[in-house]
Amino acid sequence: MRIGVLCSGGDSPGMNAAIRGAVLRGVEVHGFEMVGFMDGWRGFHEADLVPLDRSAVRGISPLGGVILGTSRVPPFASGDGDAAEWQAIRARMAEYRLDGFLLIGGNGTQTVAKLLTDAGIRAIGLPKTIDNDLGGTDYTFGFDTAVSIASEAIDRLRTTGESHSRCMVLEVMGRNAGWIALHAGMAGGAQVTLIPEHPESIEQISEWVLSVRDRGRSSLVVVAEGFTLEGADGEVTREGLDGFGRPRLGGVAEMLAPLIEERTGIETRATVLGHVQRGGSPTAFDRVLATRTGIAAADAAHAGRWGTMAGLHGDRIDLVPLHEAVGRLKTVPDARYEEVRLNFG
Ligand SMILES: Nc1ncnc2c1ncn2[C@@H]1O[C@H](COP(=O)(O)OP(=O)(O)OP(=O)(O)O)[C@@H](O)[C@H]1O
Ligand SMILES: O=P(O)(O)OC[C@H]1O[C@](O)(CO)[C@@H](O)[C@@H]1O
Ligand SMILES: [Mg+2]
Repeated sequence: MRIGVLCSGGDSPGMNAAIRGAVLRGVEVHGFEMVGFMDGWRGFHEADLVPLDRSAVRGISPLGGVILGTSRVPPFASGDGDAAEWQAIRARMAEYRLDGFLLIGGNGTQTVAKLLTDAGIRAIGLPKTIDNDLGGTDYTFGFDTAVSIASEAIDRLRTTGESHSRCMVLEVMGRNAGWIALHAGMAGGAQVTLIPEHPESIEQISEWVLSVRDRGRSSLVVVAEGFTLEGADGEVTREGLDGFGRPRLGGVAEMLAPLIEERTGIETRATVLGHVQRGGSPTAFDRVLATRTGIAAADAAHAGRWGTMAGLHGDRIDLVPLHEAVGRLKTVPDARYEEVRLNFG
């Protein structure tokens, strides 16, 4: 069997460990031939592929980024693809002698895996994304690393903020889900954690910041990039579109800081963590999760369990049908927000 590995979406710590797990199991145990496409669908469209064998994956688990590169280049020029585009994919697969795909990515990538499956093309999903917004799995690899980096940023901002009696606002990623903010905010004891799932008013946020000052402390506010103020008309976005033509989120901390300062009289500074939270070496948790996911995906291919995704459930990696993983964003449930809210103000 000849399997193509392809990564799409943003990079996520643990992708290398996932490739290594899949190759060690796939090539060494199941006797697959494996190839990797460079920069996601760009490599597939342009015949830019490399062999994946034991030597290609030696020592890569601790490395950040991904050896194959990743991109938001779509499989089709538009939407779900027309007949000619589907034909082009099949023709390329025949040219590469591919029997199936392992697709490493988040909700967007797994949506493509499902489209392929629905069209009769063999695909198995490996869930990665720092956003943790994918159904069918308890956690996606990369999330734990992003949360660790964001928590460390909170700890550091807190000491400088306290020294100057300033309110510090930290913006983290996560797109339209508040998971990174929620976990980092709880780990770092943030006095306010703002997530897309729960719009709040600037009056309420300022009240929390003032009540923290009244207790003799300085506020640390964590805000997810997709957060919106109550009644606002959509998220704060930066100029330009991403590789898939969507607006780039970002800038909400810089929007909030002057509003908080104006209402509280407390000097307020904004920090945007940005791609720092996606870079560098994965945590041990992410390496283990990613390696096990890769192994499970290779086993799934061997067993003919196409159309599934290798998701974490408790301590087990299960194969879940792709339709259970995609279609709906996995957002923060109310009960989880109530827990972190205990620390507000
Ligand atoms: N509905 C769709 N139809 C066709 N292609 C899609 C669709 N959704 C996503 N894609 C393709 O999959 C790519 C990856 O999706 P996306 O950019 O949402 O990242 P992701 O896989 O969710 O990972 P992350 O959220 O970590 O960046 C997109 O850039 C696009 O090329
Ligand atoms: O690196 P890019 O293309 O700007 O994408 C940033 C986006 O990717 C993610 O890091 C992962 O989906 C989001 O949290 C963020 O909005
Ligand atoms: Mg995504």
